[in-house]
Order: sequence, then structure tokens, then C-alpha cells
Amino acid sequence: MTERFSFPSPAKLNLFLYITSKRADGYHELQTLFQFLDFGDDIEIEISQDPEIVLTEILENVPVEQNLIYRAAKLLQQQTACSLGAKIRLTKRLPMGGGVGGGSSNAATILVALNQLWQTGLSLEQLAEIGLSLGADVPIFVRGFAAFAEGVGEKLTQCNPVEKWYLVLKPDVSISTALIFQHPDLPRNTPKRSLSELLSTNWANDCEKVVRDHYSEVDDLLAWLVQYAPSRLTGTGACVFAEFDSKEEALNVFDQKPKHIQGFVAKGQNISPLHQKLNLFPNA
Ligand SMILES: C[C@@](CO)(OP(=O)(O)O)[C@H](O)COP(=O)(O)OP(=O)(O)OC[C@H]1O[C@@H](n2ccc(N)nc2=O)[C@H](O)[C@@H]1O
Ligand SMILES: Nc1ncnc2c1ncn2[C@@H]1O[C@H](COP(=O)(O)OP(=O)(O)O)[C@@H](O)[C@H]1O
Repeated sequence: MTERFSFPSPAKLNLFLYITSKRADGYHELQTLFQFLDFGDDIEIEISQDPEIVLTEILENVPVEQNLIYRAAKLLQQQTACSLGAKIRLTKRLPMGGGVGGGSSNAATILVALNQLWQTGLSLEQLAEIGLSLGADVPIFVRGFAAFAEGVGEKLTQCNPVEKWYLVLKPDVSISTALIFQHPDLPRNTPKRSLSELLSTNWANDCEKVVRDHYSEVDDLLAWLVQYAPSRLTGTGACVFAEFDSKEEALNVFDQKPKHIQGFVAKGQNISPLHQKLNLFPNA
């Protein structure tokens, strides 16, 4: 029987997110702080001797060729001229398109895991470079350390924010990243600040007001959460999170959430659970 290996594919939060400018190509320059969570998807992999990439789970509304897992595996195969393949089983727990980075994390886990299993020998830096072509957040998940990201997410500075407990909730609405970045009311000129200055201020997310103004589900949930703890949007939403000093406090609020709202409690991690499991020691 072929051996099957299991790898974590963690969520991330944007603990703060500021938009400092819009580039000529339409993309926005950000200053954002990423931290991983000890909660996420799981990916099981069996190596095969033929080059086929087989996904055993189908994601709703995502054709296989567009699945970031498939695309990441194919890209690594091509870049390294590898003749091996893989059978890949995904256990999806993270809400899709929710601002917790599930798709980017899946792509990164595949790059790091297959690089080990196929013995293709690329460094985390090389894998991050390949990952950037799949999405702006993929390099963060490949490098595996909590980071202050600038540019569109490619300039990373390793960082050690406090590893708090978070309650993450998913309002029952789906929000397009592209639409938020196109919105005329989005603040785009927050002054650039040094990391030390940012770390000593109260944190915010520049996308939050536009999202709250247009999605009452997000507005209502944040208005409810903020009664218990400091709460914000992650990424461009739709997920929101509240921060706590203990698991008990986070679980206590989780127990009181509206019944139809999905969510989870998790602890912040400055080293990705993937890198912890593989004993990789990421550094900037
Ligand atoms: C802003 C973040 C923060 O984590 O939001 P979330 O996706 O996590 O919510 C991410 O960096 C998002 O990265 P990613 O999810 O790869 O974005 P993409 O799909 O490439 O972007 C969709 C569209 O949003 C716009 N976009 C995206 C990122 C950026 N820095 N500036 C932009 O203007 C572009 O128009 C792009 O075509
Ligand atoms: N393996 C995957 N997991 C999740 N989403 C995927 C995957 N492959 C492709 N996608 C697409 O990428 C989009 C963004 O996914 P995701 O990274 O979860 O969002 P976000 O960056 O907002 O957290 C999804 O809506 C989906 O269409």
C-alpha cells in the first residue's frame, strides 16, 4: 500500500491592514500584519509514479484546473521537471473567500509538502517565488513566519505579535476582494508608517468601513462582537475576529454567537503549524 502523509494548511488573520497607495497596474500597496492560526484545512498526499495530479475532493464552484491545490502541484512539477505525481485529499474547514486565506494556504502547503515528498530540493524562498504567481498571500504561507507585509504582500519582515486567542466568525455573505478594491469610497492614502510605529498604535483595517457600509451582515456581527472584545475584519472579509487573552473567554463568546453563524476559536501562531510539523525553521 502506498504511504499517505498528512499536512496542516492553516488559516491566517490580517491583524491590521492599511492601504497606502494604488499602483499604475491597478493593484493596491498595503501595510499588513499576518499571523497564522492553529486551525485550518488538512491535506493528505500519496505520491504516485505516474505524473498525474488527482484531487479526490471537488470544491463547489471551483473547477479542478482552477483549484489552487491542482495549480500549485502542476506548477512545481513543471518548474522542476518532476516526473512523479500525487493523489491529494483535502479536508476543508476554512470558509472559502472569507479573508482567512484558505486557498492561498492550500497552495502553499502543496508546494512545501510536494517539494519534500518529490525531493525536488527547492528552498522556501524559491517556493515562495513560485507561489506569488498563484496569489499575493501564498508567499507568506510558504515562508511560514508571522510577518509585516508591504507592497502587494511580497515584501516580508518577520514579526512576533502576541499569540492571542481569537474567535473568528463568518457572516453569511460572500465578498469579492476585487469589488472591494474597486470601490470608490475605499481609503487608499493611509500614510506609510514604520513597523515600530504601527505596533504601538491601535490596529484597524482600511477595508472595514466600506464592507460594513455595504454588508449589513458584517456590520451587525461586528457591532455584536465588539461588546465583548476588540474586533475587526480580516483581509477584505467577510470573516471578522475578536481577540482574547484566554481560550475560555473566546469559547464563552463563541457559545453565545447567533446559531446560524459559522465560526471557530483558535490561537495565533507566529510559526505556521505546517512548518512546526515539518520541523522547518523559517526565517526572513
Ligand atoms: C488583501 C488580501 C489580504 O490578505 O485580502 P484577502 O484575499 O485575504 O481577503 C490579499 O492580499 C488579497 O490577495 P489575493 O486574494 O491573492 O488577491 P487577488 O485574488 O489577486 O485579487 C483580486 C483583485 O483584488 C485587487 N487587489 C488585490 C490585492 C491588492 N493588494 N490590490 C488589489 O487591488 C485586484 O484588482 C485583484 O485583481
Ligand atoms: N483549494 C482552494 N481552497 C479555497 N479556495 C480556492 C481553492 N482553489 C481555488 N479557490 C478559489 O479562491 C477563492 C479565494 O479563496 P480563499 O483563499 O479561501 O479566500 P480568501 O483569500 O478571501 O481567504 C475562492 O473563492 C475559490 O474560488
